[in-house]
Amino acid sequence: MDRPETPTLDRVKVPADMRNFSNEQLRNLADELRAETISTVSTTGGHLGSSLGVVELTVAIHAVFDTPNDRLIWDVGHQCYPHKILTGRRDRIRTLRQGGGLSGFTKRSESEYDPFGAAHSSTSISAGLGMAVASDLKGDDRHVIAVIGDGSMSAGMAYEAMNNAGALRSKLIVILNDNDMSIAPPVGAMSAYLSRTISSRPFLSVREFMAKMAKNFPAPLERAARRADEYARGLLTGGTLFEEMGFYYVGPVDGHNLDHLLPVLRNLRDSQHPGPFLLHAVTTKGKGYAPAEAAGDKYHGVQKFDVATGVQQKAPPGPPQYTKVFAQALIAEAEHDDRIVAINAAMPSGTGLDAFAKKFPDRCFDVGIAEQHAVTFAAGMATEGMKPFCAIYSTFLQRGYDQVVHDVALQGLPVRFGMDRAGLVGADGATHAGSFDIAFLGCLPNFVLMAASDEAELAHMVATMAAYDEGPTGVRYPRGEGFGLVPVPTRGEVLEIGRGRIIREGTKIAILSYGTRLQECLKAADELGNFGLSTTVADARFAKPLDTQLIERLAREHEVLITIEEGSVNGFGGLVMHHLATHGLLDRGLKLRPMVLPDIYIDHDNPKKQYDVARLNSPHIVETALAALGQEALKARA
Ligand SMILES: Cc1ncc(C[n+]2csc(CCOP(=O)(O)OP(=O)(O)O)c2C)c(N)n1
Ligand SMILES: CC(=O)[C@@H](O)[C@H](O)COP(=O)(O)O
Ligand SMILES: [Mg+2]
Repeated sequence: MDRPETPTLDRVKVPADMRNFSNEQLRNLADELRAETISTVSTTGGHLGSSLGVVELTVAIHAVFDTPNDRLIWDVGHQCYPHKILTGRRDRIRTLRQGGGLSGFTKRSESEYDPFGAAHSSTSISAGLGMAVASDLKGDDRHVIAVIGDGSMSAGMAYEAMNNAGALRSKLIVILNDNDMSIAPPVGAMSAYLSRTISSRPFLSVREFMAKMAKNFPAPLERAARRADEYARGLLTGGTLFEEMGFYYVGPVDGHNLDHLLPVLRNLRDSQHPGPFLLHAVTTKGKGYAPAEAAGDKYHGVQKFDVATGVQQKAPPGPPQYTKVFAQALIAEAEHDDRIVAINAAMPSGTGLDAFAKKFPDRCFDVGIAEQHAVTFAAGMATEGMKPFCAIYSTFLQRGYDQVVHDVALQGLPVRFGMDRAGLVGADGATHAGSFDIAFLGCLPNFVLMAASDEAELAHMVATMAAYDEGPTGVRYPRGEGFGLVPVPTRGEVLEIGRGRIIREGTKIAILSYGTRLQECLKAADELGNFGLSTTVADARFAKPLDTQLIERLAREHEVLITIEEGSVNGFGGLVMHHLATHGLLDRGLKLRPMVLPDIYIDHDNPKKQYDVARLNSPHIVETALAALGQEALKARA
């Protein structure tokens, strides 16, 4: 293949610039785009594998369809880096996932080429259908294309959307990007079904023959022949499921072969068939970069790396990761209690349950990207006396909230929730922040809720959950490492339910912390001490049931009571405020100051900076205390 003097990619500022390219030029473009993606992510880190898997699809879709008028939605959105490079953001692509830089997912506010924000999976078909129906109602002429992965096709929401799309017959094109990978190898019957599909030349000629025959038959026979065509597709390709849901199934096609992709996409674009269509594209996660293709996780999420070797930068050894502590503590409990089982929703490594599965393969369940099912599956297990631990990131538990309320809490079933990534999470940004679990669980009767203030506390809280069978429990803990200040027991000690602890005694100001802001509180107490302001610091440990004895004592014995949490308003601080108010403890002038995440969505950055934006670091605690006392001047004089 002749290489052009001027890199083809340099000639593409926006997709319109490539729409008169020849197939060969498009192939050159794809090669250069892949190289650019690898080079970029080697300096930024991020979701490399899925981006590499859709390079040709990205080129082909933007070449054939009139984006941004035609809407292109990327499901999960983590594979959008080639898309961003081609849609006017190449100059900023190396700011990916950094403060003030590009998001690691599609984002409406970032570009007209991002018609829908993503990051939680399996939303693309619903959103795309909404856009298609709205366009029909407005008389707008446009195509809507939703690209959804095989992993994301394991979520119920995708079927809700296909069920509706099949009935509405809107001009929607769903491209199933089947790389036979989720974050881990995919699980479930759908994955098995997809892998049964075949791609073969003979199949396509049979189908073309049937389609030609159908055209020559009188109407009733034509319908019969068309049904025969659909079943021919279904029998040979496994597309029957999609056909039965009202989709015109096309495929499987090689998702890396532009000579296959381009004519198929042009046919779909120009087809008179009302739709909806499902194009089944078979791809390879990590395609075109040997270290990614060879890796077990296909370089799903990588640190910065050396392009020549693929070796990723490793963080210097530090305190244990909360995720690892959770998994080790759960394993220690499971070794003593065979009723303990563990459930995750397509996040075995992210939750640390891959380690649990190695020890107890029959007691660990990856249910796919199906948080709703995970929760009620756990509830079912609890009815039979098992001790299910559902390890689901705080943000992804939002997906299963009604199941938590209706199937677990209302029935008082002893399901245990390990909510990893609680609080702000850094590079993944607002879509992945675990900001709301205290608020959305704290209002539920029957729940015991805990927040670990450090890695040792997490081990104790896992032991406490294992021992507590009277109803649902949850523990929240942040992304990343602990503090390394206290030894972490392999097996935790059971805590007294509803009891907090005083870390240091003072007299004028009390700071009651829920979660890992505790270290910031201790720093703040030191600084307040420099101003002669004696400060108590307490670790609440429980948001439900509250340690009302401790809270009432702090309220009675101090002039200022600050509560602080890595969560939104109406969480722990709200529960404390409600208790104090309803028990008359605010009637005597207590200066109560709840410190929570601000009422905004905090963009991606490193977590320290995010907590500066949130004003939840030690200087902000000091400022809050001084302001409550009307002593702001003290800070100025310091
Ligand atoms: C509701 C939800 N649960 C879990 C995740 C975490 N997650 C991000 S990508 C991914 C796997 C997606 O697999 P697939 O759709 O096949 O895309 P691929 O990475 O293979 O391109 C998962 C589980 C998520 N983003 N959203
Ligand atoms: C795209 C997605 O949702 C996951 O890959 C997520 O980014 C994982 O987050 P952690 O890196 O915190 O495990
Ligand atoms: Mg996949």
